[in-house]
Parts: sequence; C-alpha cells; structure tokens
Amino acid sequence: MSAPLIKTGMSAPLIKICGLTEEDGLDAAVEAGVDMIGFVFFPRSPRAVTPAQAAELLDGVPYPDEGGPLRVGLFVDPDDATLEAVFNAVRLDLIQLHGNETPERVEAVRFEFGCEVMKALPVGGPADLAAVGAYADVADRLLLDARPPADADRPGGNAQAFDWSLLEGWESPVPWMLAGGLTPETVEAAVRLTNAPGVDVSSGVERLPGIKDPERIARFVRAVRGV
Ligand SMILES: O=C(O)c1ccccc1NCC(=O)[C@H](O)[C@H](O)COP(=O)(O)O
Repeated sequence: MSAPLIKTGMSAPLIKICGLTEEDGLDAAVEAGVDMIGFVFFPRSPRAVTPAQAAELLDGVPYPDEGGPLRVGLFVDPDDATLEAVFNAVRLDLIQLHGNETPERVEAVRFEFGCEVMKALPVGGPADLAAVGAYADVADRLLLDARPPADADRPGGNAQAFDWSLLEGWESPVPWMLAGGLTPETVEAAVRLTNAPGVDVSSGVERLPGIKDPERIARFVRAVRGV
C-alpha cells in the first residue's frame, strides 16, 4: 500500500472532468463530487456541445453555492458573440481559454463577462513555462496542458502527456491545474511529481471520444483523493 497521496495538512488537488456531453458522465462526475465540470464550445471537438445542449445537461445540477461543481466553459479564440451565446444559455463560473488568446484578450474577456478566466498554456518543454508570467498577471487560474501534436485538429483533449518532471519544484504565482493525458492509472504519480493543486482530465476517463466512462471517472477521483 503506497503512502497516502495527500500529505498531512495538504488539501487534495481540485478535480476537473472536461468534455462532458451526456448525462451518464455528468451524473458520475457530480456524484463523485468533482470540483469542476467542463463543457467544450469548440465545434471541431468530438466533445463539442451547443449552448442549448449545455443548458439541458446542466438543468438540475446543483450550483456551487448548493455544493455543486464549478461550471467551466471551454473556448478556443472565441469572439464576444460566441461567449455571449453561451452566457445567454448557461451560468458559467469559469471561462477556459484554450487558444492563442493574448494576455490583453484574457484581461478583456474577464472584464467584459465578469467571470473568472483560466488560461490554458501549452507545455512541450522548459521554454514554454516562460509564458506563465504574462498570463498570471491577468488570468485567475492557469491550465498547463501538453502542447498538441503537430497534426492535431484541436489544441486540447488529445490524450497527450508532457514531461511532468518539468514541473518538479516549480511554483506558480496563481492557482494552476495539470492536464494532458492523465488517467486513473497515472494521475497519482503525476500529482506526486508535480504537487499539482488541480488536475484536469478528458480522454483518460472516456470509453469513446466524448463519451465518459462513469467507472473511470470514479476511479480517477479515488486515485486523486487517495481513497
Ligand atoms: O477536449 C477537447 O476536445 C478540447 C478541444 C479543444 C480545446 C480544448 C479541449 N480540451 C481541453 C481540456 O481542458 C482537456 O481536458 C485537456 O486538454 C486534457 O485533455 P486529455 O489529454 O484528453 O485529458
């Protein structure tokens, strides 16, 4: 039996399940008590939902002030109209910007929509961490995700892990989450190595792209929480 993942006095990493498209997966995430549920508003993704679909899925899900998870809307270089369409349909607690948004765009979105922003940053090597500073000044949270493969048709959700040892001893000026290729089998090692205060998963808890596996969600949560 390995030592408990959570050192005494250390709070468990936050858990985000991303790319939810159907009720079984959403119910499993909510019942497991995850901290964030993510909905992808990027049409080329196999996990894409429309604002109306997101609203239907979220109908009946407890709000954060009722003990429910934070609702995260995921966008890639969205224009204001795209963001408005989602905000007119659902209440988001966090906007995740997963494209090439500049720090200035991040700040503008945060101000215009009055919503916290998590900026995803691609990591393929040590040089990529240099971008943290400029975004930490404007974003509420950072998501460190594997830089997508050259032939990828989307900037995230590619089941690709980066070299987590890049983050050994690394500290962020703002709250951050680790993403990219995490699974119920690997997340414990990833957290031990990086001391990530949050973890985000999509592919690793699916049986098919966009179709979550409730048992893998439960296993992922147990692995993170050491239960
Ligand atoms: O999940 C997608 O399909 C996606 C599409 C376009 C931009 C971002 C996307 N996902 C972003 C996420 O937050 C994922 O959870 C993250 O990239 C990790 O994905 P995975 O490696 O599949 O666990």
